[in-house]
Amino acid sequence: MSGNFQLPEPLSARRIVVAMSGGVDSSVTAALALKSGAEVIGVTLRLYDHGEAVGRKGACCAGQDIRDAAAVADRLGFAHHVIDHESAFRQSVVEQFADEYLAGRTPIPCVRCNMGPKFTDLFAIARDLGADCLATGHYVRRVEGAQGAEMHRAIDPARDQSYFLFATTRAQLEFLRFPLGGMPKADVRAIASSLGLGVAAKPDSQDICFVPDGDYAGIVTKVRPGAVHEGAIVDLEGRELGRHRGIIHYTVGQRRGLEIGGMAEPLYVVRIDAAKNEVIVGPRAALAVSSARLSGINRLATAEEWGALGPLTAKVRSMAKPAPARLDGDRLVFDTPEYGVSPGQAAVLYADDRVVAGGWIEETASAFQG
Ligand SMILES: Nc1ncnc2c1ncn2[C@@H]1O[C@H](COP(=O)(O)OP(=O)(O)OP(=O)(O)O)[C@@H](O)[C@H]1O
Repeated sequence: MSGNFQLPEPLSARRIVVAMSGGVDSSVTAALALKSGAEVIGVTLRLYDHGEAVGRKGACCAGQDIRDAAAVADRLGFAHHVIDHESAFRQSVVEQFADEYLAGRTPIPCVRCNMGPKFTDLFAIARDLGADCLATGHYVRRVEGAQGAEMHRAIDPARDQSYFLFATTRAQLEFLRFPLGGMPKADVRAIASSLGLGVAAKPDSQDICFVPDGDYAGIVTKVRPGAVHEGAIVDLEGRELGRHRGIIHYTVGQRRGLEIGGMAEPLYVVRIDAAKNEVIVGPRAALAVSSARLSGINRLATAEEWGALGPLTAKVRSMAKPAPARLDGDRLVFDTPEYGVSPGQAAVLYADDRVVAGGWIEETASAFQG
């Protein structure tokens, strides 16, 4: 293999399975794995048949991406397998995504995908192939701590994907490698060009891979036809202020697109009541939340470490600023009221740069005294 670059961190393994999506990140991950001297086997999961199941052409994990991954394997000289996962992906990710919206929640399918097809299944495949580890192109760092592997934010804050990986178990983390977590994206592209990889300038994947044009409502209606109904937009006292086109078009904290004019102050979506098919709106102050109940809590710090972690911060949306908080049983308690906390999103707790726990937001306790 030509190309003059340094390994960001040692990858001491004899055989590495690399999860390849056909993009520049996982291609460079494979190149780094090869450079470390290991035998590399690339695996690509075909997640859906583009243009068919969810009505989008040219999205990731489909035709062109599979050809790109195969071309990289061919150029660098390692084996590459494509495994059909369409029905598993559709069931565990796409349908769940639609059902979450219909339940009035705001889902994050990327986490479900990481937990389901990507990790659980790729793990089984990697073990079957006799690999010592599974490497992916995620931007997150795996740090060897005193009590085992730890997950830390990527050094490039704009690229950090730790929020989406909170559900990775400690056992999975032991087997995973993320060689890009310590690198800026520019270096990743430079390595790809130095190796003459066709994907060097391939654009980054945007948004949710099966909804690249942003039309998530279109996916919901395709997956669950006839399930979306118009209904009432009501204020905090239950008075109807207008009509909505279906609760799936709304998310907690949303202000735009409510189409209710003539109000003295701007109104925001405060809650979505799926049972009543209602969108409840109120002033910004009504978005203030003092705590949230979490489900599916995954702790990445041991019980022994927990007491000595120091102050924690929680991120309640992928783009949110981490806010001081603590975990009390299954309740995430904010030091000061937090805004725009939506059921269905993840709450991820950090001690400095380390991910120490995370869970799904189920319900919130209002801090509003209106
Ligand atoms: N269909 C797939 N098959 C195998 N691995 C995948 C697949 N999709 C994603 N991955 C793995 O998960 C990582 C993160 O995926 P994500 O979609 O967040 O990143 P990306 O920016 O699209 O990465 P890339 O540039 O490698 O496409 C990828 O780098 C790859 O290792």
